[in-house]
Amino acid sequence: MTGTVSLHPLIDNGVPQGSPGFNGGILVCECTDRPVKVRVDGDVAHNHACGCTKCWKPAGATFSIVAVVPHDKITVLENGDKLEVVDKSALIQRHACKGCGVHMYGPVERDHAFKGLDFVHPERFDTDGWAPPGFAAFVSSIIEAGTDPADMNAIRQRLSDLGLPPYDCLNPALMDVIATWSARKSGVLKS
Ligand SMILES: N[C@@H](CCC(=O)N[C@@H](CS)C(=O)NCC(=O)O)C(=O)O
Ligand SMILES: [Zn+2]
Ligand SMILES: [Zn+2]
Repeated sequence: MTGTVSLHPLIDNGVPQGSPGFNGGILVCECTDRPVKVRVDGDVAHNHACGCTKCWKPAGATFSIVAVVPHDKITVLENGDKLEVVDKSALIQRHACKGCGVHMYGPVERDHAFKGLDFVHPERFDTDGWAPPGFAAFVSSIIEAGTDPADMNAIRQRLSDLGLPPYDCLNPALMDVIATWSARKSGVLKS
């Protein structure tokens, strides 16, 4: 089964290597006419595969590849008039190209642990070397997009074999970031 299902074209044959010198690049959408271009200064962090229904995926992929960068590292270079926010009520304000549908950047502006970060899809960089994905998040959510629940064991095994430990929400490091933020906000944590 998982031999025929694409997790994502970039990881189906092994997770790409990053290069330590990668210092940012330009994200380009899929349009041949007037592509949207967004510059990212510096590398991405917390890169991962996401199985949720909201993250942009290339055709045929089951997972998205998504990572974060500080908002002040994002600059729209060209054709920003083609961008629109997919769901204004969502935590992540995903700015998608109206022409091709690719999500170019998604800032978190609400009072939240991730405020000040933007979600981006590093596969849209026009150069290689960005920090590779290190885990898989929202894995159970792929069922919501049509994956047969009977395939889940094999998919989780395949992710593990690729070196992407599967989680049904975020990984422990990011869950701890969120919980720490909440504990500070409520006053439970003083430091
Ligand atoms: N099961 C839901 C999960 C959606 C979800 O919570 N996605 C995560 C990972 S991207 C999130 O943080 N969403 C915030 C947002 O979409 O703004 C789905 O697949 O639609
Ligand atoms: Zn486009
Ligand atoms: Zn997602």
